[in-house]
Amino acid sequence: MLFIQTYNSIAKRGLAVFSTECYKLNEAEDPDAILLRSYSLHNVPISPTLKAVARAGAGVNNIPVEKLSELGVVVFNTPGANANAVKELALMSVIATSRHFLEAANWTKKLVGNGEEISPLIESGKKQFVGTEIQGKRLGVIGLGAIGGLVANDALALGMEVMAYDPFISVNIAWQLSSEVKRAESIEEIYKNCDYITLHVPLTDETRGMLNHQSFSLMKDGVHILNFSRGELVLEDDLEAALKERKIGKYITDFPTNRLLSLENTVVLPHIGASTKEAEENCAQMAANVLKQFLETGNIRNSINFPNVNMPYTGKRRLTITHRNIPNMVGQITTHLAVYHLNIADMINRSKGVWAYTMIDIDNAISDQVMNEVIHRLKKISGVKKVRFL
Ligand SMILES: NC(=O)c1ccc[n+]([C@@H]2O[C@H](COP(=O)([O-])OP(=O)(O)OC[C@H]3O[C@@H](n4cnc5c(N)ncnc54)[C@H](O)[C@@H]3O)[C@@H](O)[C@H]2O)c1
Ligand SMILES: O=C(O)[C@H](O)COP(=O)(O)O
Repeated sequence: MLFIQTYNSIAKRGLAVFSTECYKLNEAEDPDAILLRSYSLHNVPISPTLKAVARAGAGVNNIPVEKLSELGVVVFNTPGANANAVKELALMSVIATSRHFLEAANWTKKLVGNGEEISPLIESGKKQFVGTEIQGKRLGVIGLGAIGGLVANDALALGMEVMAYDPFISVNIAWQLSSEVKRAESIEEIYKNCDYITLHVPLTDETRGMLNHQSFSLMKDGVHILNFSRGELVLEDDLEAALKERKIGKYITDFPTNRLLSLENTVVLPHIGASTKEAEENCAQMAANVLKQFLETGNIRNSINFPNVNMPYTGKRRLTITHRNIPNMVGQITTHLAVYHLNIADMINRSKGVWAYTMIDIDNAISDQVMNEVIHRLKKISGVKKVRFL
């Protein structure tokens, strides 16, 4: 029996992946795996039984990835599964901002009760909502991943000029990107040349506070900024000053704070970028599937801390080991197996940064006692984190 702990509301289609007698949801204090969305795991005690965490979504700043890696816990996310939902909201926001959509709709609602007078009131009042068209305006996309790539291509289709900055762009996204997207050589080029700037980078130590007084000072007067990535990418003190000076036209964000709610020229949404039926189902299903696959076969797909590994099952038992990426690990592991005359049918060893994963299929049938002894010995190897027999 494997125990899954869920946090947040996970779409039924994802939970259904675990509707077999092998799994129980939310019934144990010591889960084998966690499935969550934005719930913060930073202060949640980690049980020694925990083997994997799957984020049904993109951002993993709510997960203590380093701490989990040290414990040998594999962390997954769902690349691209909610990208279309965020793209639609971001592009909608570009148009809505340019046409004063919210202000105009709210103003019109207030005319209720004016009877026959509504028509003349509208005709005299509508001039306050004269907007601008996005055609021909320049959109700066910072971060060309799953979301940024879609935003860039579709903004072109809407008639915008697009300039993008991503020093770590993946080959896959580069292939999918229109050749009309202008590549910025530096982030400053985006700041200096764009009428709208949209952020699509993860929150990391490097990106935290990337928009600040210095970056605002380089931007065009009246630039509109969209932040559907994470609130902490923008320094709020500096943002407030730039909004008050009208340096920034509008700040549209999915990440409310008390201060932002009270500031003029901000549009603050309740973190609904990924809140579509389609995105919720995609993310939940993808996260549940990679979790199930890992728990049952040891194979890893879409992990952010351990390498992708896919080996067909050949032996009688499978041994999986998360460990540091250091020399002689495989040598030490196989030496211990040899003590018990365990014959290797197949094996794979892959690394990702400072972490690595070894999976070994064994020909022999193995007693529980031998399995326990092998696990005990392997765990004593310096750098080995978690050992499982499947
Ligand atoms: N509002 C929402 O509901 C919502 C939904 C999904 C994702 N997000 C946020 O959006 C972020 C991006 O999502 P994604 O699916 O596109 O992720 P992704 O991993 O596909 O893309 C991120 C891109 O940012 C680039 N990048 C990293 N550091 C950079 C830097 N310093 N400068 C420029 N580019 C940099 C990477 O190379 C990558 O191409 C997530 O990390 C998450 O925080 C928010
Ligand atoms: O990073 C993400 O995928 C988004 O922020 C979505 O978060 P949510 O799953 O809590 O809506």
